[in-house]
Amino acid sequence: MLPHQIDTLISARWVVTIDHASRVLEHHSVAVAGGKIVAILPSSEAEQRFVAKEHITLTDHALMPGLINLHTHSAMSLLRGFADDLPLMTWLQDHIWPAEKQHVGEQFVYDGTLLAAAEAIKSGVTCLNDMYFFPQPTARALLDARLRGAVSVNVIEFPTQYASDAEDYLSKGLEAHNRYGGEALLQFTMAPHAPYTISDRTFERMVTLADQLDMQIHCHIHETRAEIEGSIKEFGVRPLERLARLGMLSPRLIAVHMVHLLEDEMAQLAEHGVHIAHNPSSNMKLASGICPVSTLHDFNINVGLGTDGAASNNRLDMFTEIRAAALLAKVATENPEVVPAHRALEMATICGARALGREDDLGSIEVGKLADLTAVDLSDIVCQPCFDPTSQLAYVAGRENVTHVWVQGQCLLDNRQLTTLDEAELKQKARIWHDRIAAR
Ligand SMILES: CSC[C@H]1O[C@@H](n2cnc3c(O)ncnc32)[C@H](O)[C@@H]1O
Ligand SMILES: [Zn+2]
Repeated sequence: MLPHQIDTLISARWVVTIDHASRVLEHHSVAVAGGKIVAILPSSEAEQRFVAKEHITLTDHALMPGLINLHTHSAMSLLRGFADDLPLMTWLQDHIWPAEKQHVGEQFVYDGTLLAAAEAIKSGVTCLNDMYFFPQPTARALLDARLRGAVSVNVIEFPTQYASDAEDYLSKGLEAHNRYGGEALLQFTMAPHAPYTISDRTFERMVTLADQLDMQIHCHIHETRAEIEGSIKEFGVRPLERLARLGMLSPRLIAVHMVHLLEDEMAQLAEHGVHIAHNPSSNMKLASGICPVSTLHDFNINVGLGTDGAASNNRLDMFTEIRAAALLAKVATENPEVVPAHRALEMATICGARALGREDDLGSIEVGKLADLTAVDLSDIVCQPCFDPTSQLAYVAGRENVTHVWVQGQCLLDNRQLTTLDEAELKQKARIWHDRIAAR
């Protein structure tokens, strides 16, 4: 048989597939053509079967599906460390919202998203679910980086530099969707900010639009006790009950945070197929509480992982979130068996893909899926000895061990070097923004 022509052959010491059988393959190769995975086979057979334009040999690496950051505010990378060690509402109302009012515009969002994209790629992320103002520069930055992302048609019901009222937010978001909705690397979500900033009418409008345009809905929900108390005071019910009455609960919904939950509410989330984006570091830093991940898993609720923005985390590092999610669930339940290593990796990959409605083409290394891949070098002294690469990825390796990243077959990180972005230029822009923000 004549060898097949392909674009890229990646031969790795381990391939951690995150497939249905949780297979970890040793000395296997992944063949990539047209941006997709076309074969996974023993490396000893791969060179006979394929002629590749490029053959990458990763002798001491684990090749895994690209990490999916299920909740972030990319452009807030420019506000990293701007206001630390505060509870959510003080942080937002007294620091972040005033700073956003002063500084956030098209250029801020483009530069901040590009900075976040560089950090994401260097951290092994191949797809991020963004929620922020100015979706057009967000889309442009992601496309310039060649990074996959979900861009938000966002609404927050107070006037900002971006939009004046709900109608204005929606028409600007839909304009961005019209312009960039056809891009293979992008999808759009409806993103009402939170129950405490969105009216009933706007929630209903956004549910209808999400159905019409076949979009997921991305919303902060039950982040703090104060949010729940405020809702009971204003609406007579907890936020989730209010959202249920407005038709928000469905497999379209990616509910971000979900820290404070009653058993009945978890049953309700399971019944409606709602997905959850768990952000352990942000929840710890803002002292919001602990999302009951282990119980959510008992209810078979899909839980993905996110970093939240760099202003509340302050790292866009999914390896930190993987480890934090596993450790936090164990300490919260006093049970070391919950969220084991492989489950934590699933949360950062296939569970994120499922939440974004992309389980069929993202989130695992399987033939037919898109070639969104991350290689992690496990040869460093701090990773020795390696009994199990899954354990190493969840508990030992960090983003500093990420060497290669591919999105749709295109290499965005090559031996730790960004291929689509200029690091020196990004640092210079970050300095300029820092000086501007610090001056006021
Ligand atoms: C409508 S754009 C997003 C809006 O959300 C703010 N934000 C950032 N982090 C959080 C968080 O953890 N909870 C609630 N809101 C958050 C961000 O500053 C933008 O104003
Ligand atoms: Zn957030």
